Amino acid sequence: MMNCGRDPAVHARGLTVVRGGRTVLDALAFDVPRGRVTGLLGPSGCGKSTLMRAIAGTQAKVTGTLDVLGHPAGDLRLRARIGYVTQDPSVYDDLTVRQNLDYFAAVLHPGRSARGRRRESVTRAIEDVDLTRLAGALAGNLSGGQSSRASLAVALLGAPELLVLDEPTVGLDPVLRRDLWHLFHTLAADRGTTLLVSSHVMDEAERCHRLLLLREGRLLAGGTSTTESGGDTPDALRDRTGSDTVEAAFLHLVDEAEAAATRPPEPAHPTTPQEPAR
Ligand SMILES: Nc1ncnc2c1ncn2[C@@H]1O[C@H](COP(=O)(O)OP(=O)(O)OP(=O)(O)O)[C@@H](O)[C@H]1O
Repeated sequence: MMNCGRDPAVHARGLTVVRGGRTVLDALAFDVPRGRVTGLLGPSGCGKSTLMRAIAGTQAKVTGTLDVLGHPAGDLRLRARIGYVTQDPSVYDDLTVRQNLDYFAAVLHPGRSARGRRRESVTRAIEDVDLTRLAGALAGNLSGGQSSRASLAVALLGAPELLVLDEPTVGLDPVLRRDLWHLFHTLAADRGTTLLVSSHVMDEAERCHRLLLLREGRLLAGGTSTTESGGDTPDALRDRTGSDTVEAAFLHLVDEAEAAATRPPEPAHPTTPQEPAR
């Protein structure tokens, strides 16, 4: 199976993105392991969406190394292999849920001979996101959460190897949130799908196999400097920082980073007269 390769799904080194003259992602180095759920956590504005766009291949001014499923990000061969769901619903309001999926399935698998395959993948995707009851409803009449699940169904149509989901649980009630996390784990365990899921809600971190903690365009945890294997586990992060929760670990790492930033740099060569002679 293609998913079982030992190479990480995403391999980033020195990944930098400049937007409007500002360095929004600053020399990130990390790996995303295959077949696992990796959480990209960090406060609003820290660069999560920019990083996801870079991985999906839709972000301009990306420098450094960024390989996705063995190809440079943005490579045309990756199109059908990645499912990317942005924060904005990507379905047509004037079509029903099923009509939306039929339409996208036709783009993905065109031709009469693929009819059976299309029908099967549409039905499965609608079931996956638990919208079977609403399959005949106009997308424009769905709630925010239902509409984002319809967008997720579109992304699932092609059975992508990598799913990049930008804040998929925003605005969902606790039951739907739990169901969606259950779906993420099923996709990883049963279909070998790699998931990269962003969230600014720290308690969602506990549901991830691996974590990347981002703050102001830099990785506080999960980068290759802190772990060899691609992302910290929630347990490793709590242990390393002596914290009870990932949220406390995040705050600990923020304080540590700020203390390091305000500490005066050690002079490389003693040049001032006050320096003791060696
Ligand atoms: N054109 C631009 N010029 C300068 N800065 C920009 C530009 N576009 C985005 N930014 C900044 O880049 C940073 C990262 O934005 P991004 O949308 O990736 O953050 P995010 O973590 O996804 O936040 P949110 O969860 O609120 O969407 C933000 O601080 C934003 O203000």
